[in-house]
Formats: sequence, structure tokens, C-alpha cells
Amino acid sequence: MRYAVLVTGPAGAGKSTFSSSFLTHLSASKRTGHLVNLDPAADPSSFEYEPVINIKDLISLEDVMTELGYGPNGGLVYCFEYLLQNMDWLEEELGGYEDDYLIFDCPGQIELYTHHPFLPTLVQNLQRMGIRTCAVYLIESQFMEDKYKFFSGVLSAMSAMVNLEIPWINIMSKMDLVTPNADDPSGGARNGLRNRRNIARYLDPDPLLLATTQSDPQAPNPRFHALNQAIVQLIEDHPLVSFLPLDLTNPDSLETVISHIDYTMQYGEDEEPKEPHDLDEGDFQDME
Ligand SMILES: Nc1nc2c(ncn2[C@@H]2O[C@H](COP(=O)(O)OP(=O)(O)OP(=O)(O)O)[C@@H](O)[C@H]2O)c(=O)[nH]1
Ligand SMILES: [Mg+2]
Repeated sequence: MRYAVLVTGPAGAGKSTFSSSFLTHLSASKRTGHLVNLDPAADPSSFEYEPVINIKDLISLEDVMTELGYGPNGGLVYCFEYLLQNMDWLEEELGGYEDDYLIFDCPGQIELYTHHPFLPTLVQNLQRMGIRTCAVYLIESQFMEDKYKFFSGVLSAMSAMVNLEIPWINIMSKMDLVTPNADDPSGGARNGLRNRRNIARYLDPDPLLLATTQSDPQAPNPRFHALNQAIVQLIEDHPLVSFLPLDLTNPDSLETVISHIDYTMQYGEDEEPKEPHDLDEGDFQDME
């Protein structure tokens, strides 16, 4: 059995950093993982681990831009369409790697996840090749500083998720940047995170964070108010999305996230499946 983890999410969410921390953790646990780079714009010198498979060996974004006159975003979409038309290349590259984790570092163009059939088609192909696949979707903790930005992240995660029939884990990355302090005299107003309880309302998104009243100075426009109400209702009716916190400065936090991935993948199915670590063992135990 081969295992693929698709590491997805918007630009700068920490996908590449998470991918290399994941690989470091696997090798420290005497397990084998390999990096698959699917970002045709990635800077080769930025990889901590040399990818065993690199989309740049199939097609280079620079070539698409100089030879076909595409801009960076259109060029990227072109590269993906080219990849989807050349699945035999990927299939050949993916030969071997039994019992190994293949970590697919994906690019950060949000449209690839929301309204392009890229992920569903890739997943269908991986499943056809008999590779067990799951996806993680990262959004960064700074999104919690702005509730509108945060809920737009939640909606993108939902939109990417509903197109795929594979296990899916949402991760709130860069939790080291969050310093909640209940004693903060400003009440945390500066970063919008009043206390740990408030963080919990983001990790398990509470749509009421978004509820505005018509007199709310941030929602002076009645149509904006109505839109927020509709989103509140949508998330209440379909509570599909919750986030696992990831703080890379805390090894337990990474381990918890990886246990969840192992569990959803039923990694090593001959052995007993591992129970994911209880979330409340970690750093955020007094969140509730
Ligand atoms: N403080 C902190 N910074 C992080 C963490 N993870 C990533 N970063 C920083 O965030 C920036 C973006 O990280 P990347 O891992 O390149 O993010 P990405 O999602 O791969 O970005 P794109 O591929 O461009 O979409 C870099 O400057 C990282 O050093 C984290 O856990 N904590
Ligand atoms: Mg990256």
C-alpha cells in the first residue's frame, strides 16, 4: 500500500514548511516519507528535502511564461492541465514506494482548490493507481485576527472539501504566532483573540462570531448583514469544518496532527489502527 497526503491551502499558509516538518518527524520515527513537489513555481533552493518527484521535471512554469506568453497564474493553471493530461508520467514516477508516505506539496493558488477540477481529477487518478489518499488543508492562524477573512477561509475549505470524497483534515497552522492572554488589559482587542475560549470558537468555527446586527458599525450595509446571516445559517446547517491547531514549535502538536493523518489513512492496516492523541493532551488543554 502506498499513502499520499495532499498538502493544500492558500498561499503562504505554511504548506511547504509543514511538509518538511512532517518528513523530519517520519524519519525520526524510523518511517519513510518522500516529498512530491507539485508547485511548478517552487524555488528549488527552498526545499529542505529533495523532492523524489517534481512537476518541474515535466513542465516548467518559466517555459510556459516565456514560450507561451502566460502570466504566473494562468501559467500555473496551464501547468496543471498539462499534468492532468500526462498522468502516465506521474504514474511512472510513483512506482515503488511501498508502505511509504508521499507528501504532495501543492501550490497556493486558491482557485485550484475552489473552482478548478484539479484536485478531484488528481485524486481519481491516485485512487486508480491504488494509492490511499487524504488531504490536509492549512489556513494560517493570522486569519483568526479578522473574522471576515477567517470565514472566507472556512468557506474555501468547505468548497474544496465538498468536491472530494477522501478523508480531509483542516489545520490551523502557525499557532506559535498566537499569544492569547486572558489578562491582557486590552482584552486581546489588538489581535481580536480575547482568550483561549475565543480560539476554540475559531478551531470549531462558531458561526455566531459572524453574526452582525444591523446597527453594527462594521456592517452598515443591510445586504452585507443579510449575507452574513446567510453564511451563519449555512455553517450552522453544515458544520463540516473544524481545525486541528498546529504549533511547529511544540513537537507534541505536530505528533497529534500526524496521528490524525495516520488514523484517517489507517496507516499500516495489518497493525491495530492508532488512536489519534486526544486533543486535550496538548498545549491547548485549557481551551474549553
Ligand atoms: N511563525 C511561523 N511561521 C511559519 C510557520 N510555517 C511557515 N511559516 C512561515 O510562513 C511563510 C510561508 O511558509 P511556506 O511554508 O513557504 O508556505 P506555503 O504555504 O508553502 O506557501 P506557498 O507555497 O507560497 O503557497 C514562510 O516565511 C515560513 O517561514 C509556522 O508554523 N510558524
Ligand atoms: Mg510552498
